[in-house]
Amino acid sequence: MTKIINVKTSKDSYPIYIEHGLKTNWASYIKQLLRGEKVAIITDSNVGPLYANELKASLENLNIKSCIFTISAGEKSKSISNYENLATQLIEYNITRSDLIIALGGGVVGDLTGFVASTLLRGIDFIQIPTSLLAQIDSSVGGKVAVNLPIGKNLLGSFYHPKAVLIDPEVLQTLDKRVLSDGMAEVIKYSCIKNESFFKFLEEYDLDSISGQFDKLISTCCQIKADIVERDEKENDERMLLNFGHTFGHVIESNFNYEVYTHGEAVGLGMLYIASLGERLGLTKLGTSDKIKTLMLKYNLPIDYPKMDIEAVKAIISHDKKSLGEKINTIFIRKIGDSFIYPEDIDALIEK
Ligand SMILES: NC(=O)c1ccc[n+]([C@@H]2O[C@H](COP(=O)([O-])OP(=O)(O)OC[C@H]3O[C@@H](n4cnc5c(N)ncnc54)[C@H](O)[C@@H]3O)[C@@H](O)[C@H]2O)c1
Ligand SMILES: O=C(O)C(=O)C[C@@H](O)[C@H](O)[C@H](O)COP(=O)(O)O
Ligand SMILES: [Zn+2]
Repeated sequence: MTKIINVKTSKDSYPIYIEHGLKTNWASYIKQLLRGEKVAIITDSNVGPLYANELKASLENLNIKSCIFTISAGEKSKSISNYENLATQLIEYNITRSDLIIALGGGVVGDLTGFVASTLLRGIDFIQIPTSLLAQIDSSVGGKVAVNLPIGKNLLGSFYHPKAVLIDPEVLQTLDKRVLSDGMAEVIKYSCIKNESFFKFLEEYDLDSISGQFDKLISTCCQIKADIVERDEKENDERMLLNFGHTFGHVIESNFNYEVYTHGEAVGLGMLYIASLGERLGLTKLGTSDKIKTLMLKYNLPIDYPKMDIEAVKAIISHDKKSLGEKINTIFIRKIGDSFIYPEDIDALIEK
């Protein structure tokens, strides 16, 4: 059975379809949304060989022309140079405003493709086909698209929603364990900011046994995110809560040049850091960080905060999109499931 979650935006709305085996129907969903003649499939070097040829063949069966564009797998591909290369290749492919771009892959493919789609010819329709757990529960929904700059993470981007999100949980079977853990960090994030009973549910499983619960994870997380995005599409207020753990998460990713920690691993460490700090500041119920740590260990996530140069940390934090100058809108939790925004001095965040 197909589960459908609608995301209402200021201008429009779009469906998230969640269904086992949906991949056999990807092409027909694409056909329904295609206004022009052709499709560009953007994927990466891991996902492409697994799923892109199949998609291209089923589009051909429906007489739809398509071409596959492949980037190297990994965070470093979310770059200005790949943005330029892809944009140029798509123009060489004679893409038009009525054609359709497909992001087939994890969050890196989704963010980069979405940003290209939002800017090329001033906007081309795109569809998200997320293939990692993280992309199925977070990055494919909500319209944040971006590339990294050498000076920091996601600094060049826009809000640009897909026309649809097509989720087939079965593609998660080909994921590496580490990529699965990575996604679990963002799942834990949702439970920490909004839903204590979901946190308790996650406590009953571990990285191996949770695979039987993917449908629940995907629909719970997508629903939480859709609700928040509907209330605050452009992150003026409540949407900032989705950034729990990200201020220090982005610092960790970027400080280690995206080579040591994945996004989810870094966000997990960022959540632990803020939960412990919140306890020391009297903002967070004592014992909360231990609960998060125990859950992270169940899902094979790292828990040791890395040593970093304080000046480097301050420099990276100063570029955070939640910065207010000397202060930064920081996401704390009072207790599991209850989060809030607190403007804190950057120095206090780092030194305490
Ligand atoms: N836009 C948003 O709202 C949002 C939200 C969260 C994260 N993000 C971004 O998402 C990115 C992280 O996403 P990610 O964790 O998916 O990373 P990713 O895209 O690098 O994917 C992780 C790895 O899994 C591989 N992979 C993906 N699907 C696969 C499958 N089905 N089978 C086998 N291998 C597969 C990829 O090739 C890659 O090697 C970061 O850049 C982060 O900033 C964006
Ligand atoms: O959708 C959102 O809003 C989020 O904050 C989700 C985050 O998980 C995601 O990593 C996002 O890309 C972070 O955005 P940024 O604005 O901090 O770059
Ligand atoms: Zn994130």
